[in-house]
Amino acid sequence: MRIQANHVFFSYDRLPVLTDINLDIREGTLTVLCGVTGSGKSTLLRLLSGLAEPAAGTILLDGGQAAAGNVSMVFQQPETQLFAGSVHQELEYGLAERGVPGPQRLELIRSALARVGLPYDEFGGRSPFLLSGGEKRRLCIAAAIASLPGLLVLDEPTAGLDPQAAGSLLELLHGLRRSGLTLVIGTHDLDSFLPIADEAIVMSQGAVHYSGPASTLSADPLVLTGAGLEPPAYSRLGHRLRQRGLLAELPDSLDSLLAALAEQPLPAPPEEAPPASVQIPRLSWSGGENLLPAKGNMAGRSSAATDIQTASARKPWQRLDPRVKWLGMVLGTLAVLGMQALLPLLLASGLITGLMLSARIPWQRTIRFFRPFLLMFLFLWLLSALTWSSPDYKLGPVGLSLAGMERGGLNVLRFLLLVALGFLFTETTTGAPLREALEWGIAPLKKLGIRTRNWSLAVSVTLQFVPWILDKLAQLQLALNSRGRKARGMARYTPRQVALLIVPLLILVIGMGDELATAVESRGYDPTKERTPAYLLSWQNRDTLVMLCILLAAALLWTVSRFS
Ligand SMILES: Nc1ncnc2c1ncn2[C@@H]1O[C@H](COP(=O)(O)OP(=O)(O)OP(=O)(O)O)[C@@H](O)[C@H]1O
Repeated sequence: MRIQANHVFFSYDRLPVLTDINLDIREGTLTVLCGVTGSGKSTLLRLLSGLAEPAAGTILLDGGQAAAGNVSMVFQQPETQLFAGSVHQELEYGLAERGVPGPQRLELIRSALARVGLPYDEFGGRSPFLLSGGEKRRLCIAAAIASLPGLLVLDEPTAGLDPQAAGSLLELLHGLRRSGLTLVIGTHDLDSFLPIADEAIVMSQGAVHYSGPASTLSADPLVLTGAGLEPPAYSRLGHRLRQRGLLAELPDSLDSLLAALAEQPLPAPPEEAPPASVQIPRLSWSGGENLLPAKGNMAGRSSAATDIQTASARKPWQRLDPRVKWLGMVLGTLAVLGMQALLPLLLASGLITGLMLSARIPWQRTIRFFRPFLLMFLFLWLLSALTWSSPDYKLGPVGLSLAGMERGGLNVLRFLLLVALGFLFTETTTGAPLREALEWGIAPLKKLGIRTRNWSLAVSVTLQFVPWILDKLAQLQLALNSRGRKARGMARYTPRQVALLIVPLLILVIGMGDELATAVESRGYDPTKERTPAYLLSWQNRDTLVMLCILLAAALLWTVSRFS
């Protein structure tokens, strides 16, 4: 399948991530997509797979738009997205979603499993969760190729695998390429993938730095260093040996380097040469140019990163002392909980909306956060309006009371405001300041023998867990979409779909909890010991001003709720 990207642009929450991408990937080729972290590889892969839409420009597959089943994507660490009871069911899910009729599925599943080296008779009935890491990765590739796509997109396919499993996965991908499948692989592992690639795309700061034959990257390492990447080890060694006249041709893989060295043994080092362990010369190109990432380019990146940090530090919300935000959160919560009438609740809604706008939280993120709550609150509101005796309205056998609707509406609004306060707080405060301020606030309780550090750690971890879970949920949704699931709106939340999201999510949450516990233990965490603060609290005049505003607003809300 031929892929053409024409003047493609993409942004996350108004942050430009891809700029003017133009590509033409030939059918039946294996293309490596590389670039430093954050250069936009994963984003570009999602666009090529049709899982995200470009903000501008077009992506054409075989000259037209992508059709269902045409493209499959295998995400980073895809085994975290397994959910079915057996290997057979895992593959059948994607085929069913893509509308493949039942009788044809078994043959496709058998063939896909055979292609990835997991014979159906041996693996079909096994639980995906009990396979080895390398087998799980193969299973995910089988699930992706079962529908016979024209293009297979993989993001970091060898990440987290041991060298042996990574080596055999590489063989598998090479085999798929030989069978005529078009592959685009995003990776940092150029040593492994460059030798088997036909084409290469090098990304730098959201733009295409190089697009062309993969062999050029091995022959001219400056292309990679110019994008902040290190050339493969075989290429660096080959270049150095060639400079010294010890090699006739530049190698295009580790194997060819070894073969060339076997034909032409290296001369013995001169007697007076110092032992390698004492003086290890740095590999350098002619003219002494260092192989480390090009300085100009990296300096550009780090200054860009500093600019972003400074810009975010300039945001007034980020500069506020976290104790002021805790005060606002606690007073706001108390004020909202004490409100019984509509007027003060509306006043508080206006105030919190104003604060959220001033915090400049991207609206897409806000919508994503509130959507599940809105559905739940709507349901609770309707539930509280239900009545069997003297209903004001009748919907068939169900009666609704006006007073119940009013009471339920006020409660729902109150909960929504509490959720909004928490959202505002966690979106504008990172973990360390949040914990330091809380610890400062509850420090007096230490005198009563209470372990306040345990409390503050628990609160900050809990608050930070919510955005983490939401992000994982979005990733799982995307992974289901990549298997052919395209449903939007309410159809996304059928009981089956919810189950397919909940199983891997629970496993991820348990895994995360386990990792956290191990990390805390391995750092020798002892709540009784003093520790160096991760964030230094510093109270400024502006904090006093904001504190006065908070006290005034709380007094105003309290007065209005008393007299309405
Ligand atoms: N969901 C998101 N919301 C906001 N920004 C995002 C999101 N996903 C990625 N980004 C940002 O977009 C930029 C490109 O990210 P992307 O994941 O495409 O990079 P990458 O080259 O694949 O990085 P890596 O090699 O670390 O996986 C980064 O600056 C990242 O912070």
